[in-house]
Amino acid sequence: MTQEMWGLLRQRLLKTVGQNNYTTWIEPLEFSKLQDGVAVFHVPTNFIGNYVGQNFSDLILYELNSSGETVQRLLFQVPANAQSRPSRSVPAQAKTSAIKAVTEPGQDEVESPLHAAPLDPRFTFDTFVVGKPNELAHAAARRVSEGGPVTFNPLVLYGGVGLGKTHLMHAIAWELRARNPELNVLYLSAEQFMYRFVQALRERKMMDFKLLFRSVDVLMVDDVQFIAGKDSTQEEFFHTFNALVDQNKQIIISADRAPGEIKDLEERVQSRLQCGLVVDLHPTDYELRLGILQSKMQQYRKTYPGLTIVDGVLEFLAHRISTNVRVLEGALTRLFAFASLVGREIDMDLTQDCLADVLRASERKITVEEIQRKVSEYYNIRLSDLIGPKRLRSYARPRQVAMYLCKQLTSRSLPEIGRRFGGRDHTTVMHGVRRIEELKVSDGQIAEDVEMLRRQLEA
Ligand SMILES: Nc1ncnc2c1ncn2[C@@H]1O[C@H](COP(=O)(O)OP(=O)(O)OP(=O)(O)O)[C@@H](O)[C@H]1O
Repeated sequence: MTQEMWGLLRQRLLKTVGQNNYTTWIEPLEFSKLQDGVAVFHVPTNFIGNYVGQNFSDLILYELNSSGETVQRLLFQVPANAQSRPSRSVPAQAKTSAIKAVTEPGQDEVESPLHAAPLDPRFTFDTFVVGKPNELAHAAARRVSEGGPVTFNPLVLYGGVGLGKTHLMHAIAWELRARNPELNVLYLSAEQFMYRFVQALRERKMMDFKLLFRSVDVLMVDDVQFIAGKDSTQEEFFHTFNALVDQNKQIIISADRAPGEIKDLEERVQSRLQCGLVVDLHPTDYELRLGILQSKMQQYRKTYPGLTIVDGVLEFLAHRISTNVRVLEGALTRLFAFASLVGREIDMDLTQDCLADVLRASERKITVEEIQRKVSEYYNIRLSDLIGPKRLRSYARPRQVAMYLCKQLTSRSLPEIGRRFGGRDHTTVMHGVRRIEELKVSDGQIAEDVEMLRRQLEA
């Protein structure tokens, strides 16, 4: 195959994968040679090689073969003069189901089934910020990453979008590999698991598939909720799971909710997942968000050494941006890029300008009902008593706290708040709000209650 042909093929790939994917993943591929059915590409980093191998290899193979070439396999190599990253590159598979991995640039291929996984070099324990909401998950991940005898199997990490599940799983894999390079650690998403399973069925390679998955030392499956409702994939997952547990091999799973709450996930799979240690990553709180921002800022300082950031900006972002760390990171990335473009320090004005859309989107929409519910739970009284007419002190004070929080945290007017509290007059609300303002200064307990509730509501 000539360079010109690769140029034409790339254009076809552009149409299929879209401009963004093309620019990020396909454009950096440099065709090197085609030899004995293996198409070799140079890639700038192993990470790109891994990713392309994992996600686009079938497509590239398909295009190559339909253009008249006979290509069985793709190989991604970082040229010897390029910088190497800690990850390994995964050449794509074609007709064979054994995965072959290339370890270092320029080295010979080694047969190492499933030894390679597309791990993000940024997702290590060093870069993971620990706070109250994720400390248990982190501790469990650390323990598993030490290797040694399997103490809990499986480890299930679950939590909402962008809270660090994938980050922790990759960190475990990096650590395990660093401690024991011989260990067969396989990380893959549940989607990839299904994809490989379907491919094996199609190509009548189920035996290979089973052998391959049962030969790993550590299996990590990300976003397991994906297989819910996919009956045969669940079944195969179940058997793989059992076979590995029987051999005392560690399994680590992530999901977006607790196993018992994944709809359409077979009960036997749910119960298997609950057999080990199930830990959740709670939504981030203010302190964790600030910690993450400070840690990211240290990293950005290296990329943008000239930039300064005014005191209070990180605090503002930690306060205003939602619990999703991905959004938080994106905001900071954009802020630094923007500030370096315009050559200004990062102050409040620049932040508000640059992140107007993000700030608007993540504006907290706390409702009066939410506040009432939280306050009644906090003081352990019934919601009907909080809202109702009783004037007992043990109801009246929590009611005033709730009114105060409604005034502070929602955009509701005093008459509206009054209406939601059993049709009270706006002057009653005003009185309640003022009373709490006074008590916050004179009564430490009330100040603490209000602060706790505010944090819980804003978390
Ligand atoms: N505690 C943390 N410290 C540092 N970075 C974090 C932390 N939590 C999350 N992140 C970062 O936030 C981003 C999203 O995290 P990750 O992809 O692990 O989320 P996830 O829980 O797997 O989300 P999803 O459900 O969307 O797959 C990543 O860039 C990750 O590095």
